[in-house]
Amino acid sequence: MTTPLLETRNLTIRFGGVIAANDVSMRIEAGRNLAIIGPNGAGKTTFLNICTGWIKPREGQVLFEGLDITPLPPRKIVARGVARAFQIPQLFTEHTALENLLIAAAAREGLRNPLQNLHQIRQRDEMMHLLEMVNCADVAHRVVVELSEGQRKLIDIAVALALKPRLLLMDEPTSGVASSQKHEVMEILVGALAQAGVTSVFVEHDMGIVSRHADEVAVWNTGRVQLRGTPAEILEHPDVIRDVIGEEIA
Ligand SMILES: Nc1ncnc2c1ncn2[C@@H]1O[C@H](COP(=O)(O)OP(=O)(O)OP(=O)(O)O)[C@@H](O)[C@H]1O
Repeated sequence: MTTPLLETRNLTIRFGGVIAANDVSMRIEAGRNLAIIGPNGAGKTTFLNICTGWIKPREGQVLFEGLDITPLPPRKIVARGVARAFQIPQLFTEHTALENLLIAAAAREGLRNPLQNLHQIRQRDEMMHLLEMVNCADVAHRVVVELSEGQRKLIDIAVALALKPRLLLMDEPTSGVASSQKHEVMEILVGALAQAGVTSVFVEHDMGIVSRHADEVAVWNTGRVQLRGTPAEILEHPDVIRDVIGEEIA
């Protein structure tokens, strides 16, 4: 069996009386987009937090490319190739889109005081290319606060790509985006990840996004992986319709 890109073994964590991860063992293969769905409080974000080192499990391990990353601090996990994008884009809103990418490039190179030394950062062409990949080259010199939520989401993804990850974990990549633009934003995002050769895992509540943009779906329930399969298999499963989608079964 080949080594998966990311593997978790028996992850367990409790918060008081709540068990947020209950013996979670997962294999995530390279080159696929995996959606994580499940009811509120099922432990989806906790899983992302454990994989990125923000929360340490009480038991279990996270292996990236076969290497145990469980004890590493988040910045070392990022340096190994696991990036994270949040529900609310983590951008410097008073800076331009390009400046945000230059700051990320500076962080990658370990440059001190990047905000004071933006002119010294040499990766302008590389960062402009990332903005082209997410269809945002035309707003490179606009301050982020002026842009649409969809553009901010895409720039946030370009910032994550500036760190040269091999795996990107995302919490609701299109939340807050106008529903008329969600699919377009997701299409650009998935296209950019494919172009960069980055595998993705994303938590999602919008089943339209899941059915169109995920290659595979994992269903979380009470801290456990309840089911896993293709979007067609999962979204038509009676347990998923009952527990996640919330419609009555005829
Ligand atoms: N740092 C924490 N301290 C205490 N309880 C926590 C903490 N983080 C998560 N929890 C609890 O663990 C459970 C799982 O939370 P988590 O955020 O992972 O669920 P989720 O599936 O992402 O939910 P949602 O879809 O609502 O975002 C919840 O009951 C939550 O209240």
